Amino acid sequence: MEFTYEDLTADEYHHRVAVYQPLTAALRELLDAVIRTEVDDATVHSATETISEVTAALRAQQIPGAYGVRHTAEGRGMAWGNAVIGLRNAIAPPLTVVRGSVTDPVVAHADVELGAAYEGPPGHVHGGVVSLLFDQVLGEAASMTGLPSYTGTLTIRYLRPTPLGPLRIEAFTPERDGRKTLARAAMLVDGAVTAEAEGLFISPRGMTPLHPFAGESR
Ligand SMILES: CCCCCCCCCCCC(=O)SCCNC(=O)CCNC(=O)[C@H](O)C(C)(C)COP(=O)(O)OP(=O)(O)OC[C@H]1O[C@@H](n2cnc3c(N)ncnc32)[C@H](O)[C@@H]1OP(=O)(O)O
Repeated sequence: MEFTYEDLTADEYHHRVAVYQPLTAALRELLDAVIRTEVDDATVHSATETISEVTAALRAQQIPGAYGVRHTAEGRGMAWGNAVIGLRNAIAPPLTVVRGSVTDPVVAHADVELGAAYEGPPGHVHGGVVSLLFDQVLGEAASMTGLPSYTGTLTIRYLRPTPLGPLRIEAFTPERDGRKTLARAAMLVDGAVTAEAEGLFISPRGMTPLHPFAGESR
């Protein structure tokens, strides 16, 4: 598992954000539209053809595999394929994780609005999606020292169904012991907790610290 350094100027970085963020947002809109549309069959067939043409145009030049986790010389993270925060991943809600300091009571939090694409029980968030979001926020909270930490264990307590719509996740790290970090988080809707998570996050042996985390994830 290797992180990739990409030698980008700040201008080129911002240029890429400006090019790809709207593309991903448009695709996210498309996902929602496909789930909720009630147009006639002919319109669906026509839309299918148009989408295939767009896919073929984008496939004209591709990287061979996944995007990877890249970072620039200035320490800007570019986890743009990430399933939760990826700037180029329409499956990602996307979540923007706001990181404070390891000494703050809440070391990382995220506000997000989940729509039809994240449904499990009727009108409510899929349990796996709840777990997915927790995993990312807890992982980032555990990695805030700059040493990337991966999920060793993750336990979720689903207290009540989480309705689709706006929600907040707050994470903290009560214990750090060498490469191991215990992290906990709560999911809140209108200030009420719908789910809680606890995980042990471990920095693999020999891992070197990346740029210390601060601000928001990308
Ligand atoms: C821009 C950049 C962003 C980087 C920001 C990163 C944010 C990521 C957010 C997403 C989070 C993910 O989804 S991460 C992806 C999901 N997770 C994974 O794929 C992890 C797969 N597992 C592994 O890679 C490995 O098993 C590790 C890294 C977890 C541990 O391997 P290791 O480093 O060789 O561990 P090892 O030396 O044997 O053990 C060290 C200590 O941890 C304990 N330990 C080891 N594994 C476990 C375990 N699963 N559960 C409990 N405890 C464990 C051992 O007992 C030992 O305790 P003691 O004897 O010292 O007491």
